[in-house]
Amino acid sequence: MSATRSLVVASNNAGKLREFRELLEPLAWEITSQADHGISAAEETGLTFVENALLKARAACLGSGLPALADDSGLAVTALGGAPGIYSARYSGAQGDDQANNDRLLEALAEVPEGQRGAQYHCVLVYMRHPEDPVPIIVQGSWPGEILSLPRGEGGFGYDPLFWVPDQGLSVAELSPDLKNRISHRGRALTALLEQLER
Ligand SMILES: O=P(O)(O)OP(=O)(O)OP(=O)(O)OC[C@H]1O[C@@H](n2cnc3c(O)ncnc32)[C@H](O)[C@@H]1O
Ligand SMILES: [Mg+2]
Repeated sequence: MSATRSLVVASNNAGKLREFRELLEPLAWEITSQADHGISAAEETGLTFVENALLKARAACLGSGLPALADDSGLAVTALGGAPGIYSARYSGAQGDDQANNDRLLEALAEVPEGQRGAQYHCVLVYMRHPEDPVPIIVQGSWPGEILSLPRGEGGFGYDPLFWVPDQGLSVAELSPDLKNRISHRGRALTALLEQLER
């Protein structure tokens, strides 16, 4: 990819925005956030990551006149029947309070022993060229791990201090940003998206 391409990222999450910048700016994408265009958060009324990502992308396309990239993502814990899932950002009741969400997760799993604390991060990305784009690109990435009993590490955001990556022997909050970007649910989904865009 040589020419610069402009993209609005349809997110208000500083952690996601940082990761998209790290991943896309080296590939000559010019990134703005929806806040840069004065676009407020879309209501996430869908029942799937896919529906919510489409809603976010369409609102950002409408408000910016640019192609939009939306990410709807979350944590699915097997022992909790897939919760918090699409409600990951508002699990504690308050919107986007990482500390409160992590506290609620530890409480919900207090009686669940090691070996039964499996979980997956999921990320759905939607790339929409314009608000009426009839064929937005939709991709997804998942990342398996386990939920710790105590937080570890300072990096990342959201549930990262509680998400243990067995292959690495570290929590996500202990991984370097580069490594997280290479192997995460978001990194995997973005690789799939870039492959489709290059076709
Ligand atoms: O909707 P936007 O504005 O993008 O921001 P958000 O934080 O509300 O994002 P989501 O609706 O997609 O909710 C996803 C939640 O899942 C969690 N999450 C997603 N990806 C994560 C990651 O890489 N590391 C840690 N937590 C993550 C985190 O708590 C997010 O708030
Ligand atoms: Mg959200």
